[in-house]
Amino acid sequence: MRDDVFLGPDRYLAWRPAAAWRPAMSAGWWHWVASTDSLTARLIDAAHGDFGVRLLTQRLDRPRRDEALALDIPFTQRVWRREVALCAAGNPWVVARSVAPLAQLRGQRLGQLGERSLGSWLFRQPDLERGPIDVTRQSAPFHVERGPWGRRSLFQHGRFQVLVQEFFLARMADELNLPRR
Ligand SMILES: C=C(O[C@@H]1C=C(C(=O)O)C=C[C@H]1O)C(=O)O
Repeated sequence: MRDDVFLGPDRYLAWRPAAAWRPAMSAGWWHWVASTDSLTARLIDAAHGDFGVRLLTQRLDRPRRDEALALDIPFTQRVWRREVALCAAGNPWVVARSVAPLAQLRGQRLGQLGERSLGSWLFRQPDLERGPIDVTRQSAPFHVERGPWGRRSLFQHGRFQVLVQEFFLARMADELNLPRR
């Protein structure tokens, strides 16, 4: 499938376990894509502190079909959707889309996150569980900028779950002298 094919809400991104992409992925990108700690913390370090979260969208919505399948919810169930650009020196390096079933939101007040990183809240939850990392070579279907890799994982905290999808942009590869893939 060509990477630049626009994937409408009912199309599927081709996700595979991270290990399946290991042979095709450079060591430099594996360091970013397969890491299980906070991406925000890594970006702050790589950007020498000149980092910011730019809120693109935050609203109630329907999940994409691949999101509903990953969350194991009906396609018709409403979700909280948040899309951000994670920026270094004001330039987007990663675009992220997080989706959480509305029915499981109880007092997390995620709507008030604003320009604070979702990770700053997630990684403070003591019983946080993170599922395996899936990877795609397709670019973010919700953003105009292309990139070499996307990853997603499901975070669980009690009954609450959120699917976090992060798409690394070509600009990040250029500015960190990472290989194309
Ligand atoms: C999950 C994390 O939070 C990051 C920040 C996000 C946000 O602010 O919406 C979304 C996904 C992540 O890239 C992280 O830091 O690893």
